[in-house]
Formats: sequence, C-alpha cells, structure tokens
Amino acid sequence: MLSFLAPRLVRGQIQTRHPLAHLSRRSGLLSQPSRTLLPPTTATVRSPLPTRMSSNSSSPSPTSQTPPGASTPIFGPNTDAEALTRDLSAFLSTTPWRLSADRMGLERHFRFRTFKDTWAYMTTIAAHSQSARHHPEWTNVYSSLHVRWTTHAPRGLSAKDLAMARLCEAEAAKLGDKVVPVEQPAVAVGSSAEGMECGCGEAKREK
Ligand SMILES: C[C@H](O)[C@H](O)[C@H]1CNC2=NC(N)=NC(=O)C2=N1
Repeated sequence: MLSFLAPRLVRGQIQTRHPLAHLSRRSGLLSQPSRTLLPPTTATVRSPLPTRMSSNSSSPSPTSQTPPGASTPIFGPNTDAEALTRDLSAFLSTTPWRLSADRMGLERHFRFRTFKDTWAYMTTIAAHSQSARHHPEWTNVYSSLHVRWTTHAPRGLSAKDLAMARLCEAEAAKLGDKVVPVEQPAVAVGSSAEGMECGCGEAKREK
C-alpha cells in the first residue's frame, strides 16, 4: 500500500510531505521527487522542487483539479522560469523557506528571543521593502513572525520574491541567537494568526 501518498492530518489541515523530503533537505539526495496525486492544500508544501516547473502563465489560478506536480511554483509572466527554478531549488534546499500552498509564494516562520528583537527585525525588513518597492505579507504575534513573499501584480512568484526572502535570511543570520530555531509549522499561517506559537508563556519579562 502506498501509504506515503496518504495526506497527513495536522491541526485539522492536510499536509503533503514527500516521504523522502528529509533526504533532500540539505543533502540533495532526492533530485527527482515523485509527484503525489494530491490537490494543493492550505498547508505549506514541503516537497522539493521537481525539475520541470510550471510555465509562465499569465493568469495563474490554482484549480480544483489535481495539477501535474503539486509542488511546482506558479511564476508570474515575464519570469525567467529556468533560472528562477535553479535559484529557488538551491535556496529551498539550504534554508527553512518553503513554497507556499498556493505555489505562488515563499514563506518562513521565525521566532525571536523577545518582542523587541522581533520588532527590530520587522523594522529592518520594512525599510528594505520600502527601498525595493516590494512588500511582505506577514503575521506577527509577540515573538513569532510568519513571512510570505509573493508578487501581487502581475500575480505569481517572481525573482523579487526570492531576492526578498534571501534578504530576510541574511538579516536574520546577522541576529545570531536572537533568532530561535523553530520547526516550520505544518499549517500555513500567512493569512491569520492561527497556529502561531507566540511564546508568551515561556517569556521572561523584557527590559
Ligand atoms: C508601484 C509599486 O512598486 C507596486 O505596487 C508594488 C508595491 N509592492 C509590492 N509588493 C508585492 N509583494 N507585490 C507587488 O506586486 C508589489 N507591487
């Protein structure tokens, strides 16, 4: 029985995770992942990128039908799909960033030591966003932050999203242990605070 094809129920949401995803996370051992026959879900897609990516659709719209390759990104028009696919694969296999469930965004969950650290990080990213004229979709609850990069117009994943996700990663790396390692949540929380572990209960009084 192909039990690994069965969706995993996490907090009432369906999660699709390639059974060998752990092999590909850093080792790159799984270069040709098999595709599941599952429709896109509201959960973060954790499968590594297939080698064949979606084309530059001018009207990307996730359908209710099973797509060929549920984890292929949906790029915006005028995107160099080949180059972006290559760069994305490298980025996703070396960082906690994930392709979002609608396949049009990159997202990562952060946890900081304190609210002050979180706020400072958001201020830094906000300033970069203003300069780059590309703005995040993000949700903050106390010291938790969920960041998603997608391009609204024209709709779809673009090189700008990857550039901003890289920038977020670089800024977080500068903060050292002010960024707390955290499992990426199975449930995408970009659209609401649901599922965000704020860490309030564990927090000591901030200065
Ligand atoms: C004119 C201005 O550059 C555009 O409206 C920008 C603003 N910030 C943006 N941010 C994001 N994430 N996607 C966009 O399409 C976008 N468009």
